[in-house]
Amino acid sequence: MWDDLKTLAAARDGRRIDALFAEDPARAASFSIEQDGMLFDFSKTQLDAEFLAALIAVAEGAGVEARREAMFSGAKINETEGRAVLHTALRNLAGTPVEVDGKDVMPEVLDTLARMEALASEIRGSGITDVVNIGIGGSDLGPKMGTLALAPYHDGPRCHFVSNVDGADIADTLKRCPAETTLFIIASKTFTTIETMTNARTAWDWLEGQGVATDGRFVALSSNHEKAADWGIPAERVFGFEDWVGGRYSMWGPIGLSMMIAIGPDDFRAFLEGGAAMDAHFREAPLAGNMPVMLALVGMWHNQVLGHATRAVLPYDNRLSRLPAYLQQLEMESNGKGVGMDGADLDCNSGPVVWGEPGTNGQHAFYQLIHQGTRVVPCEFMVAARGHEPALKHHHALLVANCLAQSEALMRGRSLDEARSKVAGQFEGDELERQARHRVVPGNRPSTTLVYPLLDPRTLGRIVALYEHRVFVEGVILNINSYDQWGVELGKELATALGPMVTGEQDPGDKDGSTQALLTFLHRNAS
Ligand SMILES: O=P(O)(O)OC[C@H]1O[C@](O)(CO)[C@@H](O)[C@@H]1O
Repeated sequence: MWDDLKTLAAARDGRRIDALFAEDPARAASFSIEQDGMLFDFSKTQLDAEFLAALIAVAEGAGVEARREAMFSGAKINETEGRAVLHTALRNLAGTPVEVDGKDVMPEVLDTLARMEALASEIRGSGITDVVNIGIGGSDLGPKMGTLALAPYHDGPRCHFVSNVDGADIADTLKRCPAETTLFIIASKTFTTIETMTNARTAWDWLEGQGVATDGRFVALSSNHEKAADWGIPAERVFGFEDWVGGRYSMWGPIGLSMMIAIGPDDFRAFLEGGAAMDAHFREAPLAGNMPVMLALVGMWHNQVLGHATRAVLPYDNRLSRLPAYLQQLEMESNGKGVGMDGADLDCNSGPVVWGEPGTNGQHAFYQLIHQGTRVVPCEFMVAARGHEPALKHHHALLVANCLAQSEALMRGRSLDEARSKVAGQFEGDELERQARHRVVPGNRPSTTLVYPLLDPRTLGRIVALYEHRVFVEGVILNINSYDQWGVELGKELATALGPMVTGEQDPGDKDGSTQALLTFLHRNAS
């Protein structure tokens, strides 16, 4: 399927993006999607009408539409784990029935939401000053990213996020928390994750050590009610969710509690409404005008067709500074798979490496490579039409100007002639030529730009759901299971086995030479 597109692309090799604009002055309109005040512009890519048609045919051929319906209607599309994939139900505020194994899941979803809202309101109205969410991966990245993104709406207690098993994380956090007025949220779908359970125990011991009663100071967010009860959390303080909510898709439900406490139940509902609005668009819009579908197809064009191994997510929105990290899990844990649903090796690249930093900071760090390095890095810019600081409009204008300048620079570059005229007054002869060559920027580097009105709760919901559905579409086309993560298991097993070797309780005799040497060195330098 990719071979035809690769052949087509090879035949057009060398054709420049700026030439496409010269050929078709209305290109910006044809290669973009505007939906409910949000614009996804993919005109600064090498895509033309023929490529686009071929990509849409790929999506049709892969059965994206049928699979999409299967997901929304509760079919068990997570085939390796035999589970439905229904994070969309968590934001189905209308409560339209969604059945799993013949049972409507919505009454329980809405009941849990109401319980969360009651607790959030109680905590916001109590003397609790600090909330510490202890979780990792999907039980950390979503609420952490969202709480920062929605800082202008944050009117509840301070929120902290502890994830790393490195004791530095919890130690540094606890220093900032008054023991008498701090609440801990243990967020773990399985309630077995070693990092989270170790940090939770340390928090419990700390509270006791400070002479503060632990009663009412711990809340659990988990699918594993039994383990939460064993841990000593009373049932009314446990907020459950079903196995059809994947960890990295879970910020819409109980895992979002810290964010709800921060911004309040009403704004959290607005976030859910935003997600639901994107669901409706994704479910109903034809493929060619469907934002998540086109975001996916543009990404696959760059990765699976043109072979660009990474993509940079570059939000020109400082409050989205954790979005790249959030998307790393969402995209790489979902689509970083080497075998298809049928167990056969993929015959193309799996999902790309996703990375990024907010602009303009990144410009002063790694953009040099993006502009002049030998590898092409497709860039995904994001920017709000307006900011939350009316008194600082000049900052926002500079931010937007920088965002647009970068995509323009990537596309047009600077030719040798232009570079020569830049330095003509300073150098002559061979030195002029040498200096000019250093200033050439090849250009013809693809980027997309997502423009949204304002980073408010509803818009954040739309953005997160947009990326979730992009991952879904890419997964369907690759025919992989985007909803398991077996690749992370081996490292966990080996870490468990290595624990007693690190403490010196067990001899590392059967380990490879490198691991043995590292252990020896660590032991020698540990005291
Ligand atoms: O919520 P849990 O069960 O603690 O898991 C945390 C994270 O660990 C993973 O399973 C990967 O190890 C993620 O998928 C998940 O988000």
